[in-house]
Amino acid sequence: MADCEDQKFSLMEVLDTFKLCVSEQKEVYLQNYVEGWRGLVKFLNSLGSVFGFISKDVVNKIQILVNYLNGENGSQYITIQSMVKYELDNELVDMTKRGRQPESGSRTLLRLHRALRWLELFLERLRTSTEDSKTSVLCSEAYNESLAKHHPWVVRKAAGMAFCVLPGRPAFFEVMNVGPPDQVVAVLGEAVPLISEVYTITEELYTQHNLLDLP
Ligand SMILES: CCCCCCCC/C=C\CCCCCCCC(=O)N[C@@H](COP(=O)(O)O)[C@H](O)/C=C/CCCCCCCCCCCCC
Repeated sequence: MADCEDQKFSLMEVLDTFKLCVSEQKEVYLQNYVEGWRGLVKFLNSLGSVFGFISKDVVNKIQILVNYLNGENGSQYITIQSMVKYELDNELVDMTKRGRQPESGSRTLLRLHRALRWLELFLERLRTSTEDSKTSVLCSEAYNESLAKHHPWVVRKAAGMAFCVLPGRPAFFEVMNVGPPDQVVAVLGEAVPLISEVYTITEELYTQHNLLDLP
C-alpha cells in the first residue's frame, strides 16, 4: 500500500481504471474499483497532511477489500455482485448493528460507494466551474449533498476545516496532469459519466438487497 502514497496522480490513469470496472453484463470488478480508489488516494496525498485522516480511512478500506480479494475466498470477490451474493448467502454481513462481521466487504464498499457519489458531484461541479470558482465551495457543496449525511458532527467539522485549505482551481487542474484547462474540462466530461455508471450499478445492487444502511 505504501507505493500508492508516493506516486504522481494522473486523472487519465484513474479514468482508465474506472473504464475497466464495468463488464458487458454490467457487473463491477472489485479489483478495478480498488485500483481506481488507489489512484484517487495519490491525489489526496499530494494535498498534504491535513488530508491524512481521510487518506488513512480510504487506504484502510482499500486494504480490507484487497485482503478479501487475496484471501482464500477471493474468487467470490471478483465482482461487487458476486461479493454481495456470497456474503449474504453465508451470513457474513451485519445487517442491523456492528457485531460478528464488523468489516464485511459489503459494508466496507458501501463507505467507498457513498464517497464515489461525492466524487461524481464534485467533478461535475469542477467541470462546469469558472476561473473564479472556489474549490473549497465546490467540494463542500458536493460533500453536503452526499457523504455529510452519513458522518457524525466531528467528522463533518474536520472535513469542513480540510476543505478550507484546498488549493485553488488552477493548482487543482495542474495536479490532474492532463494539460491545459480546456483539456481538463474535456477529460472531466469523460470521467463523470463513467463514475456515474459505476455508482448507479452499485446503488441499484445495494437497493435491491436492502443494504444501503449497513452499520
Ligand atoms: C481530478 C480531481 C480528482 C479529485 C480526486 C479526489 C480524491 C479524493 C480521494 C478520496 C476522497 C474521500 C473519500 C472519503 C471516504 C470516506 C469513507 C467514509 O465515509 N468513512 C467514514 C465512515 O467509516 P466507518 O467508520 O463507518 O468505517 C469515516 O468515519 C470517515 C473518516 C474520514 C472523513 C472523510 C471525510 C470525507 C471528505 C470528502 C472528501 C474530501 C476530499 C477532498 C479532496 C479534493
